[in-house]
Amino acid sequence: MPKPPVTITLTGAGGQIGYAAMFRIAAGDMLGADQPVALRLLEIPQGMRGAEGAAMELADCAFPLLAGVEITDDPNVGFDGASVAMLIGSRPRTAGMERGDLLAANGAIFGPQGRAIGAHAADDVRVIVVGNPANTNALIAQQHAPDLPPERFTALTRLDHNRAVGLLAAEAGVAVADVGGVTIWGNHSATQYPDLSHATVSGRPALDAVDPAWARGAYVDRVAKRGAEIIEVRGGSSVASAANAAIEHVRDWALGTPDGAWTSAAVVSRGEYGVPAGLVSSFPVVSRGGDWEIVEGLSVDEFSRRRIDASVAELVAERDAVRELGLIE
Ligand SMILES: NC(=O)c1ccc[n+]([C@@H]2O[C@H](COP(=O)([O-])OP(=O)(O)OC[C@H]3O[C@@H](n4cnc5c(N)ncnc54)[C@H](O)[C@@H]3O)[C@@H](O)[C@H]2O)c1
Ligand SMILES: O=C(O)C[C@H](O)C(=O)O
Repeated sequence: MPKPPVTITLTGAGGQIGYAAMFRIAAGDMLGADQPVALRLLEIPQGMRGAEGAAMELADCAFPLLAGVEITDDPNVGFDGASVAMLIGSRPRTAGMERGDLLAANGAIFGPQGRAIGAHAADDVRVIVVGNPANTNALIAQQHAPDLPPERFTALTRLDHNRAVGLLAAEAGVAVADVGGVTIWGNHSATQYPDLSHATVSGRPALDAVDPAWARGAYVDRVAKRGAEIIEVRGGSSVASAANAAIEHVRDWALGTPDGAWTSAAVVSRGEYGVPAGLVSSFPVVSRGGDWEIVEGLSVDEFSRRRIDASVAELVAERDAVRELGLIE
């Protein structure tokens, strides 16, 4: 008997990351080769044609797992019965825009979307925010869905995690499969802290395999600013790698992380590692039984503490700014 389809809502489905993600989702890369999916493409009126064109191409792929595609510009329709909500569409920063303006513009998107998720999505919906500023957008959405458990809301730092793994493997001259124990802490921004304190390369401590000064200097900067580096070289922000990371985040959340391995995700803090409760911050996580669990008990030395605190301070400032704007309580 085939499984019933799972409803997956993608916002910003007429944009680039939505386009890069939806074909892989429909092909079974996210929820598995035996799991039919029904896609809901949520856009704003200006993005509807892009979403319609993408839906035509989905039909032309004749994916056996694709149980249906609906396109809408109404969040109440878009999130109805959704088990996975991938919030990709957001208001990008434009020239001359202040940080407060950006947060306000995104509050106007993620507040109503959070409310619609709370009212219409499945009780066990998994929400992943990709649209920047991702952590604080996730916080805004979560605060507008008070009847859902906070842990249903997350933000994407898997892209940073994958970048950190890839760059470490390249430096150490090993395959990515030989790297483990990397953590991204904090915000998806230039303050994030890619931490190699507990990382391993072919089973040895990473800090024995690469120059520790590089690991805590140029490496941290390179990972944290990789998004800007991509924009400079490509002439546009990361698309396929962001879509891939979002797919891996949902896949691991729903199906579990491999035994003995952790990854990174921005989840709602309950005060772990001194991160104020309620912030959506990146942590080392495993997924067990369909839920993210923060890996606890890792030692944090003085250098790591300072870096984590700096990124968390930025999250606190963003939270306080959206509070002042009346976007959250
Ligand atoms: N967290 C990460 O790792 C990461 C990585 C890369 C990009 N991003 C962010 O992802 C976002 C999307 O990037 P992109 O390249 O796909 O951008 P894009 O401009 O190509 O597409 C964005 C789409 O969102 C739509 N949109 C805007 N407001 C919406 C709303 N209220 N509801 C539904 N749709 C809406 C737009 O019409 C557009 O089609 C950006 O904010 C980008 O900064 C995050
Ligand atoms: O869109 C951006 O500003 C960059 C993006 O968040 C990235 O990390 O690639």
